[in-house]
Amino acid sequence: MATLSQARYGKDNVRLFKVHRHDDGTQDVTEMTVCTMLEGDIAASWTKADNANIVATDTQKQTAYVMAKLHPVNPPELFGSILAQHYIDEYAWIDAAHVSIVVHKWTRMPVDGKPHPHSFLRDGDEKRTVEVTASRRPGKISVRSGITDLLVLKSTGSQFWGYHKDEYTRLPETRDRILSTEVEAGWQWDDFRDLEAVKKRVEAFDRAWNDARTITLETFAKEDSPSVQNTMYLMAEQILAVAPGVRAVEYSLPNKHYFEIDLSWFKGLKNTGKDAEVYAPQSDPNGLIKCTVTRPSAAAKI
Ligand SMILES: O=c1[nH]c(=O)c2[nH]c(=O)[nH]c2[nH]1
Repeated sequence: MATLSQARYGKDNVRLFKVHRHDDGTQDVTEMTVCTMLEGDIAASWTKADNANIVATDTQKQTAYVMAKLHPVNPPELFGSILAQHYIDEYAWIDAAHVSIVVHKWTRMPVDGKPHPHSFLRDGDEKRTVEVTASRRPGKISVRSGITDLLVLKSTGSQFWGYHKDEYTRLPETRDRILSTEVEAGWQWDDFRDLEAVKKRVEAFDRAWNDARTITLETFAKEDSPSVQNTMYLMAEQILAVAPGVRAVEYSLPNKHYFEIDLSWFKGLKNTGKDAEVYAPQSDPNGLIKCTVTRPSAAAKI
């Protein structure tokens, strides 16, 4: 005998784009990629070839379009909650609806020194992300917001020394190195009782995203970093301090190495230490440093 111990299904990579037309002729645009996944009394589709409780993945795609037409798509935390809660309200046998949203960047184009009313440019790969789960029992909405693919580099103001050394160690200590990473940050909100509770806090989502982004960039730039570990902890601590509805902050930061190149073989050229100017960027391998930082009360429960 076999047991189906877990099952969920849905539509991934649903791309949608919404134009917001204002009375003064200016337009805003939002482009997102959505994934919806459903759980509940759906096992018979797997075990008995009975699809009666299957809300087709095509239906889920159509639903994302319809919800985007009927409701605001911003902030994405609200849209994700509306979409997830729809499945709980509409289908009695669905117990959990998971919605992931990736918002792609369209920045208003400056033309003739002014923001253009309806032209946009992609100025970077950075994305805003949201993961929402609406659950039936207990009824709640869980929201995690985040930033991904935010590529940053500083050419000084980073050190790494004092680490454990043994017979396997080759890395020299440094008081001045290049530091580069692609920021992946996430912050988990306290659970919301229902959609109304999400709507009541709607301003908090954009504020937290702006604060998290600013804190990430400013801490990265300003701190004379002793390690990626310490820098990410300082970032997370500050986000918790400014976003009261957030219970945990996570960072996942690759350490994208830029190696010094010894050029002394060529006419004694000095290109290491304080003379380093030409570096070799490394595509792999990279360090990968992660952490989750919680408030004292939440940490105590773990
Ligand atoms: O900030 C760093 N943390 C490490 O753990 C580490 N390890 C390493 O080789 N370089 C670095 N840099």
